[in-house]
Amino acid sequence: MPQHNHHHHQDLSSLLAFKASADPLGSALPTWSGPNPCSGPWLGLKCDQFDRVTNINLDGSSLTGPIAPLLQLKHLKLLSLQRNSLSGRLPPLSNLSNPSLRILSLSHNVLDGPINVSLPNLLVLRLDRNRFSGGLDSVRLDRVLDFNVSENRLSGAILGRLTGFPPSSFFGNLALCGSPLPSCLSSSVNDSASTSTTCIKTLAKLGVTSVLYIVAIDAMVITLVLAVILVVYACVKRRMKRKAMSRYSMMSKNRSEERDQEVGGGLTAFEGGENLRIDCLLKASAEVLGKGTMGITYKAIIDEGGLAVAVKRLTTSRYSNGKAFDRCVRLIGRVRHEHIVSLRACYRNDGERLLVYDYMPNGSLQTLLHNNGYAMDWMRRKEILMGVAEGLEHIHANPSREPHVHGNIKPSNILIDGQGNARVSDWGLTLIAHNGFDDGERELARVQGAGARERAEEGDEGDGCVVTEKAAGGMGREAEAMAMVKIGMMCTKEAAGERPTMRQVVGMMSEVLEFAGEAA
Ligand SMILES: Nc1ncnc2c1ncn2[C@@H]1O[C@H](COP(=O)(O)OP(=O)(O)OP(=O)(O)O)[C@@H](O)[C@H]1O
Repeated sequence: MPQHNHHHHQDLSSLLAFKASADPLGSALPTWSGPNPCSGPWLGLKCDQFDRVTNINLDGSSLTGPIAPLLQLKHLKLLSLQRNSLSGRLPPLSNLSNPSLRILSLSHNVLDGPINVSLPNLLVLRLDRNRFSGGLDSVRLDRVLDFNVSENRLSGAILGRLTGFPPSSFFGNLALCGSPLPSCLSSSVNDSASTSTTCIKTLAKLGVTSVLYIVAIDAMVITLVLAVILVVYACVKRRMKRKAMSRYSMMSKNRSEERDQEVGGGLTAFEGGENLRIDCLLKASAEVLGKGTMGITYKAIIDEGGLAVAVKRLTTSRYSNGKAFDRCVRLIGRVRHEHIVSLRACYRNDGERLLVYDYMPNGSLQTLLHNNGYAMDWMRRKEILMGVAEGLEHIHANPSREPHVHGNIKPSNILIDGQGNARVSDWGLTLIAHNGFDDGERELARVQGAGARERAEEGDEGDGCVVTEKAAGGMGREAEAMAMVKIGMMCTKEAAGERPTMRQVVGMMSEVLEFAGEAA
């Protein structure tokens, strides 16, 4: 029988508790009012014949705060809250707490803490693009058909049923290993393999104090590390001549020898890079990805489990010194966006600067276009363009900080991540690429100051639109391609004032590409 006692609807208090934190301004869930959530026009809810809430679907609704109140709804079968800004922890979920839950979709939020989900009947678990940490050993899902935890900060082994999912379900984590990703332990137990595995396992459990302690110890090994880097550099240079892609080992001395060295400098970690250790990094096997204007970029595999990072070793003469460098790097390290490659750490020592980025496994737009003989389909071109535009827009006009410019946008700086999304790389390096403290400081002040908007117009739109024109030049529906070319033309106007801002470009492209809903 439906429940008619409006004052005591059993699900009301949980829903209102969620609303209070998720929509503090009352603008996202205006229809969530009244005594009975199952009889009014409550947005995104569905109830069963007994007047209990069974489905909640509030994707992309600008919600904030914790989700815990909704998980108190005992009859809930489907909970989908993708693309919001929900934060805090996911409470432990079990058959006792959530017996009916079949679909849980929380992708694209800022949820953190461990994942503790033991629901034998759950069919869909999507937790990708959050900040979950820890391992997957408290995940027990006997019937799950769709599973994704990519782009979190998870570490440790992938076990049981989960090994049957594709690598894309796990990409972009700190240190997950085991099938379908590379194995956690090398089969031959040699010294370097066991050291590097221990390395990453310990890392996952380290707290801030331990990290500081390690950084202090690391400070002692840097002289040797420098020597190793120089040897490696010379070696890489030689090999590069013979072969474009060369492999080498950065491991050449044992740890007790390293501890004897007296040195200064260290590693600055940014969000998501807290567990990186410079000694692990320098022992990692590495591969040259290419040489750019600022230095050489390597792919480094940090442990046998296969955590890959891209390490950019800056050429000494190309970066500014002292505080300007630190400020610029900190600025770059703070930016997190789904279409920008994240800088996870910076290693800084007298003659040495290493920037550690997420490794993008699918190459750059340049290689993509080149390998396919420029015959990429129109749909794919559109997705990439839209991603780049959103990434640049975030650099130019993030409301939470000062506007900046990218300064060097081109196809080799547009990388493709594990999910196939476009990500802008190398942003901010033009800030660093100035000779001397004053130049760097001045440049920083210039782009942060009142003239920043103008700079943005002088800078990336011109370049960004070159990419637009190039990408639009392929196959595809003529009308769309024409409209894209027109946007490209607007961006090439000589007078800065006549060119659209990146925000306007994103707006126009959304319309043309029928992406308006997603881009909003
Ligand atoms: N995070 C990354 N993941 C994967 N590949 C990367 C990453 N960063 C750079 N690369 C690749 O490494 C190569 C060298 O990159 P690098 O940024 O050093 O030079 P560039 O982009 O070619 O030139 P520039 O220095 O003018 O930007 C390029 O092919 C680039 O696509």
